[in-house]
Amino acid sequence: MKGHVFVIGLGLIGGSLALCIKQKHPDSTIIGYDINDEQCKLAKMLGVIDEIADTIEAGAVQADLIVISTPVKETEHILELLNELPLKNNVIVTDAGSTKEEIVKKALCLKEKRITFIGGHPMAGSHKSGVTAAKSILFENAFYLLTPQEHIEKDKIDILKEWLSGTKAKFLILSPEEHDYLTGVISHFPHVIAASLVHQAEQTSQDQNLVTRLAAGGFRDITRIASSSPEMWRDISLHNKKVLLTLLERWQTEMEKVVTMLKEENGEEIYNYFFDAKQFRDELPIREKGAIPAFYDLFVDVPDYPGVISEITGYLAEENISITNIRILETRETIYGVLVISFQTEEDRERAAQCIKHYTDYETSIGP
Ligand SMILES: NC(=O)C1=CN([C@@H]2O[C@H](COP(=O)(O)OP(=O)(O)OC[C@H]3O[C@@H](n4cnc5c(N)ncnc54)[C@H](O)[C@@H]3O)[C@@H](O)[C@H]2O)C=CC1
Ligand SMILES: O=C(O)C(=O)Cc1ccc(O)cc1
Repeated sequence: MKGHVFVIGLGLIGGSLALCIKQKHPDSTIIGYDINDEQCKLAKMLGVIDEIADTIEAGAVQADLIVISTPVKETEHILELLNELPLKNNVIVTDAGSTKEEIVKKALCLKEKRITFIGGHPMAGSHKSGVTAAKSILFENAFYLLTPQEHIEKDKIDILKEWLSGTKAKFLILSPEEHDYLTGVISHFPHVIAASLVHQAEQTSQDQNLVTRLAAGGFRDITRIASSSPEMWRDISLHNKKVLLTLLERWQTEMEKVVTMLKEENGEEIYNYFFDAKQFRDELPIREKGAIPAFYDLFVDVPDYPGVISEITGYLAEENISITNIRILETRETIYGVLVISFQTEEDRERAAQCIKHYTDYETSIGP
C-alpha cells in the first residue's frame, strides 16, 4: 500500500509497528514523532522511520494512517489534540495501548468529525522500552486485538488489517469491555502480583542479604515483567482500575482460603490447590504466543564440566543460530546440570534442538 503513515510514540511498540509496516509496504512513507527528541533521532538513524515530524500537527495532517503508541494516559491527550486538527477525510486512526475502554470512549470525539478510529492492542512486547528494542518479528503469531465500535465500516477494518499485515499477528475483534477484562486477568493483574513479589523479597533483603543471591534464578524469571516501564504500568493500572480492583478482591478471598488451609494443616486441600492449578496451566497452549510473551527456551541436560557452555554455543554459532540468553538452571547433585538457552523464535529453537542432536548425545526438551 502507498501513503503516509504517522507513528506517534517511537518506543518499543511504535518502533516495531513502523518496521512491520515499512517491510510489508515499502512504498509507504513512515513519519515519526516522539516527545523525546533522542527517540526521534535514534528512530531515524536506525531506519525505523523515514522522516521526523517536528510536531504532531505536522505529521497528522498529511497522514493516511495514524498509529498512537504512547502510554495510555498520553494517548487520551493526543486524541483530543487530533480532534482539533484538519485531518484527511479518509485517515484511519489507531492506537497500540494496553487498555481500550477509556481510549475508545475518548476517541468518540473523532466520530462526530467522521474520522475513523479503531482501537488496537498488539499482545506481544517485552519488559524493555525504547526504539532500540524495536524489532519487526515482535508480533509474529501473537494476537492483535481490535476493538472497533459499531459504526465503523468493515472495509476500514480491512484496510487497517492490510496496513498491519506485516506484523504476521492474528487479528481478533473484541468489545473494549471484554478486552479490558481479559487483559486484566492475564496481563495487568499478573504485573501487580509480580511487583508485589519483588517488594516482598526487597523487604526480606533488608535483614537477610542472602535473598538477592538466592533470587537470581527462578524468582528472577517469574518476576521479569516487574522490570517493565513504571510509567506505562501506572497508566494501565489507572485505566483498568475497575477490573484490577475486582480481581484484587477475588485474590484476597483466595489468599484467605490458603491461610485457612495452612492453619488447619489441611493437606488434602493444599494438594488440590496445587493440583488444580497445575492441571489448568499444563493445558494452556504452549505453541500459542499469549499476552505475556513466552520465552522460546530450550532445556539441555548437560554434564556439569567447565567449557560445556562454549561447546554448545560453538555448535549453534556454526549453524548461524542466534541466542538471546543462556544460563545453567541449577547445579544438581547428580553429574548433570540443565542449560537453558533462549531464542527469539520458535523456529530458531527447533533448529537449535536439531543442531544439538546432530553434534551431541545431550537430551533436549522445551519444558523443564
Ligand atoms: N511494552 C509492551 O510490551 C507493550 C506495550 N503496549 C502499549 O504500547 C504503548 C507504548 O508502549 P512501549 O512502546 O512499550 O513504551 P515505550 O516507553 O518504549 O515508548 C513510548 C514512547 O512514547 C513517547 N511518548 C510519551 N508521551 C508522548 C507524547 N505525549 N507524545 C509523543 N510521544 C510520547 C515516549 O517518549 C516513548 O518514546 C503503551 O500504551 C503500552 O501500554 C502494548 C503492547 C505491549
Ligand atoms: O513480557 C512482558 O513484559 C509483557 O507483559 C508484554 C506486554 C506488555 C503489555 C501488553 O499490553 C502486552 C504485553
